[in-house]
Amino acid sequence: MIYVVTGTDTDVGKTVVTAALTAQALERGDRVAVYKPTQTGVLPGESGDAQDIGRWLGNPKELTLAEGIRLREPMAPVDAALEQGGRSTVDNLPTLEEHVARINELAQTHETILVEGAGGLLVKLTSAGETIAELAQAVCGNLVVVTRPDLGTLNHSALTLEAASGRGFVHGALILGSFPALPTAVHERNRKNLQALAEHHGWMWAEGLPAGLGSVDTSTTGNIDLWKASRKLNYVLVERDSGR
Ligand SMILES: Nc1ncnc2c1ncn2[C@@H]1O[C@H](COP(=O)(O)OP(=O)(O)OP(=O)(O)O)[C@@H](O)[C@H]1O
Ligand SMILES: C[C@H](N)[C@H](N)CCCCCC(=O)O
Ligand SMILES: [Mg+2]
Repeated sequence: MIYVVTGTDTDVGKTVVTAALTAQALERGDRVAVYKPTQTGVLPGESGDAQDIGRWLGNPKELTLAEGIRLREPMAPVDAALEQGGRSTVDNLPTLEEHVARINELAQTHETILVEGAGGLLVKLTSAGETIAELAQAVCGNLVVVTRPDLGTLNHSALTLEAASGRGFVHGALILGSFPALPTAVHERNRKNLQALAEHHGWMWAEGLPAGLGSVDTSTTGNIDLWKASRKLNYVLVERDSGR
């Protein structure tokens, strides 16, 4: 099963949610692949989102980490490519077909594939202008939208789910990336409003991951809190048939 993790914005918690979903799949015995089509803002050899997830979970042998391309500027993929090498670098961005082929190849040997986009739903990933939405459609992926509990999230979340529904994603999961230990009235109201929004679209709602996870020391022993927190996350992953 392929899950495509996007968000209402950058920095909302997609990577931490992807790590929690990876932990859920690993715990049920799946071989899991995490694929980041376009990693921006990292230098060659630096740890990107996929590598962070591997480190947080202790890099188990059942986990495969893969990337399409990485670009050094912390920008949207096409802009990062333009900054890095101009039009030729943009033209060398992997095509939608190449991303699809890589994901389908991983799906041959892994029960669960998690694909994390760059930024939000409509950020362009390819020189032809396709976004993570088109990639999710092309791989028939289950869309997971990560959102924030803070003021401003209602508009961002409604716009994102409206755009996803308008592209045919009649099902999906809306997840809070991080919910504070001491929530304000706004956080509590938003949690209810976001659940209602998910239900309005016929989407699954998953309560947030406890805050403080992403900042936990990501030592090589893995981020134990993440394993524990992932068990509290509603079971977002679709039950799969027993046969491998
Ligand atoms: N549950 C959480 N507890 C504590 N910190 C968190 C939590 N979720 C996310 N964060 C922190 O918030 C920041 C953004 O999270 P994350 O990197 O997952 O966002 P993202 O949406 O993947 O960003 P990008 O668009 O760059 O991929 C990170 O510093 C991360 O550690
Ligand atoms: C650099 C950042 N961490 C992400 N990798 C890319 C975010 C792109 C956001 C584009 C936008 O919506 O303006
Ligand atoms: Mg990320």
